[in-house]
Amino acid sequence: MVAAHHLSSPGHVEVAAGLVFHQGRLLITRRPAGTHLGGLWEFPGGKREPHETFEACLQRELREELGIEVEVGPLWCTVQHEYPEVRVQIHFYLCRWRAGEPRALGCAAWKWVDRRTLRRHRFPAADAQLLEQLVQTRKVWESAG
Ligand SMILES: Nc1nc2c([nH]c(=O)n2[C@H]2C[C@H](O)[C@@H](COP(=O)(O)OP(=O)(O)OP(=O)(O)O)O2)c(=O)[nH]1
Ligand SMILES: [Mg+2]
Repeated sequence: MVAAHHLSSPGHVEVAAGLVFHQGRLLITRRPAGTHLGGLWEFPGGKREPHETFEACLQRELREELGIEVEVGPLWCTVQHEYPEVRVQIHFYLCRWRAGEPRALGCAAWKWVDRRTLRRHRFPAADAQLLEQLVQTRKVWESAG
């Protein structure tokens, strides 16, 4: 009972986010002003709907936010973070861009970054360790994608 209540409580959200690589670059998006963490850069994605897998959630969110199609690959890491407003559990998946020029449909902006320029952007606190790992893991940037 406690666990079930926990998962369905309004203060807790489960999120899938994509590390979308293409030709050695990574796709980042900017959260719309006026939303939770508005104006910060992030890895595109969003809240999982009931009965949806994380992979399906991610494909849906990337269509909604950017109009792109991706191949969802392995889970890179799962992060838990407690913001004053909400407790998030985010599953970050390695993805490859497949089709569709990105469009800012559900985000304020988007851009492709490389290993050196990623860290020039401000991200939510939950992403801090992941950013460090990505910058240090040269190999992940070199895959053909
Ligand atoms: N997508 C994404 N969300 C992140 C990252 N880092 C981080 O703290 N978050 C937080 C921000 C939000 O509180 C939550 C994601 O939910 P969201 O607001 O994007 O959800 P959504 O796309 O379904 O948006 P909405 O339809 O509910 O407006 O996770 C990240 O790198 N990517
Ligand atoms: Mg989102």
